[in-house]
Amino acid sequence: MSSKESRKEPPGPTPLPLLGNLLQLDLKKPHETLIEFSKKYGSVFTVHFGPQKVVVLAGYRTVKEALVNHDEAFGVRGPLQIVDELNQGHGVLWTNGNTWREMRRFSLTNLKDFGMGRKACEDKIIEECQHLVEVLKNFKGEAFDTNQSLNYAVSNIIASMIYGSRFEYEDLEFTSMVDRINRSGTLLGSPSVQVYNLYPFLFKWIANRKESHNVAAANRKQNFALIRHLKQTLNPQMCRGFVDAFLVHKKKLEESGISDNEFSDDNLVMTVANLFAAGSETTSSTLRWGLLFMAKFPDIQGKVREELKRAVGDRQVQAADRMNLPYTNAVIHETQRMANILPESLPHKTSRDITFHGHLIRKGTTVYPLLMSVLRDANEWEKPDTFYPPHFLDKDGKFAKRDAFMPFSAGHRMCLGESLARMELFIFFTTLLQHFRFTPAPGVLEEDLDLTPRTGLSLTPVPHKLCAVSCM
Ligand code: HEM
Repeated sequence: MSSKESRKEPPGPTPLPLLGNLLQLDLKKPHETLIEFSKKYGSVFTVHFGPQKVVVLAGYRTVKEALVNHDEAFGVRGPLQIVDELNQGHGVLWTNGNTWREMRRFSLTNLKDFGMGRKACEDKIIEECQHLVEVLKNFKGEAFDTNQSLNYAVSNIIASMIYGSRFEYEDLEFTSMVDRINRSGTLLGSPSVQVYNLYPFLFKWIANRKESHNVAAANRKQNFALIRHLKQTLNPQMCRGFVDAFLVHKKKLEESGISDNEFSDDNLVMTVANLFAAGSETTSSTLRWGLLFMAKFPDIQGKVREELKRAVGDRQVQAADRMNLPYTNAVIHETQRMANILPESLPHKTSRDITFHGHLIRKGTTVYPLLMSVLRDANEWEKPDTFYPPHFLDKDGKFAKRDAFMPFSAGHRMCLGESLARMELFIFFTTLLQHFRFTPAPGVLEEDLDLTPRTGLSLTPVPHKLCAVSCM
């Protein structure tokens, strides 16, 4: 390849002045347009979201090569106007540099200390499952919306790791916090906020932007109050959760005379908000997808329930049971693959000029690793667009790992809560399927259950009701 060719930027559709490629993009489901573009322009291409130039990476090999082999060049968080306004350079999700490094390291170490991926956390999830099972039993087999109860149950896990205790589902302080996080996801993913992100100088006045700020302010106020209470009752010898650990660490640094550090109240409040936001709707909507798939495909549900009966019986499922439940494990993986809840991951940007696949990508360019193109890569999956659990089974029916299973992304910025999410998905899903058979609401046929996702910051199932028919 000549050096002139390698200085060429990635190809892509011709942009219009100011509008870029907006007229060609479906802002309700941009990932689908990007998948179409990848068929025409290849695995590294440029799209102009209005005035913002974005390089899109598509397909398992390309995404992995960029995020893993060139992680120092591609592993930087990219910009998003509205969240940059709301986060103000604090927290772990939308920061870079020292703040990100310190908050990520501290979050990982302490969430592990509070049980992430371990027995202590397993016990918390099992306890929460018992509450959830009671809630579903109370519907007595009648159709119910899966959103609220699953969301409260999952949010309670991250809440108890952060604050040190779970909340009752009737506690208004808790439910208002969870409902606000949900609302925030919907607002941030709305087309009007997306347009604002591209033209902030023109659309400051839009209602969804104002509401996003109001919701974030209410959250911040509530978090400050919760943290104030924890500060007043803090016992450094007995940390109850992440907030206590942060406060103790902050105090130690101050006592050693190190005042110029990242352990500020602003970073605490924002990191807590980030962990809560990243750790609740992602997992609960994946679980909702799982139950929806089970109602839609009763044969697959039957096989899962039969395997659970055989391998576990009526006792509580534990994390260690996973190895004796290959089919169920495959169904959970296939749920994550098809649910594809973060189809473009979160935005990245380049930390330096890089020549990648023969194209020059300049420092500071926004990059979308198109995870959907990995999870549905036709070179990797036998039936990319079908719910097909054998994707994760070998010829003997044993569970088979797949490299292109990448719902948590990869590299420097990969999901920090993967082990927590995986344990939650496994224990919640199996416990629910042990206790209940899930069916469509009366009068709705299995084939009528709608698998078209609703777009917010993540892809969630459209509002729907299911029946949980008690079996235990
Ligand atoms: C099924 C559940 C989940 C999925 C599919 C998921 C997926 C993802 C993805 C795709 C990213 C972006 C990675 C990138 O930028 O390339 C991410 C980031 C993140 N996730 Fe998760 N996640 C899940 C659950 C959780 C949970 C339970 C937590 C809570 C501890 C969590 C905390 C985070 C954080 C803090 C980040 C930002 C990491 C950083 O920027 O360094 N996630 N997640």
